[in-house]
Amino acid sequence: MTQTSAAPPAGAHTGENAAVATGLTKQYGTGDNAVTALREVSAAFPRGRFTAIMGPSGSGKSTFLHCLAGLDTATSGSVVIGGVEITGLSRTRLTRLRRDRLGFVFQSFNLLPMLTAEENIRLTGRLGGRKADRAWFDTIVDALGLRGRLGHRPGELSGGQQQRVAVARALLTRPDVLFADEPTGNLDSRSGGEVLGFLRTAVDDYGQTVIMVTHDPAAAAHADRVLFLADGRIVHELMEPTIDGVHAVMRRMED
Ligand SMILES: Nc1ncnc2c1ncn2[C@@H]1O[C@H](COP(=O)(O)OP(=O)(O)OP(=O)(O)O)[C@@H](O)[C@H]1O
Repeated sequence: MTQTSAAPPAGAHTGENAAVATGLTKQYGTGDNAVTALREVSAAFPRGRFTAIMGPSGSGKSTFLHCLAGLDTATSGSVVIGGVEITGLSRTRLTRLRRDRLGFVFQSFNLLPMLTAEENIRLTGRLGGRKADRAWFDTIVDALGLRGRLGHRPGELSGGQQQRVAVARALLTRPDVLFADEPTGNLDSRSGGEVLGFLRTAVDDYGQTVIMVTHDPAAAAHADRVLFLADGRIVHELMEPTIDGVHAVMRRMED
């Protein structure tokens, strides 16, 4: 990954932003098969804020999230997470940074079926992440309403409960950023609303930073702001979004 001439967003290397992307470009394939999924995308994600990323199918949302989170490597541009430039980190250091400083929640809950809810939640800590104290574990478990389910395996839990376990697991190490890719995509609206409500609480009450990709205007309305992608570029930013406001931007993008 090489630097581009794009100027880093303000505060790129200070503590005020949990994540900063500068001039991020991602090309898949080469020659006639080349697809440019991201085109010089720059954005800063302030600490303690909830950002949603929206846009039409194929606009580059997942690619953007994956490049920000060090799950994929951009073709050019840079990403700074918690003050650390991840561009050019060795695979080992990147893996450690992801494990210790980032949390992930995906559409499919990605829990280990043979482990109980409690064992799944504690897994990241056992693998070497930041040590979680008992009080923080209790706070998350109670806030997510999982106290009575800790001994159950994923197969004995509803989808909403499984996703709440995944959120607890992601937050246990108090990550610099919690990345969520369509976290409510497999949930009914009530369970999805509970998960989103808790992500909001994690930001408001615990100072966490959340970056979430979603198709759903109701989900995006839980965020502090929405970034809209189209054809690999950020084309609009909406602060304090409402469901109607998100719909209005999406309609304008379709025109
Ligand atoms: N591994 C890959 N190889 C080749 N092209 C890819 C790959 N992953 C994504 N793309 C292409 O990059 C573009 C952006 O894809 P991406 O998955 O980031 O979009 P998205 O906005 O998340 O879409 P969706 O909402 O459908 O999940 C698309 O044209 C897609 O086909």
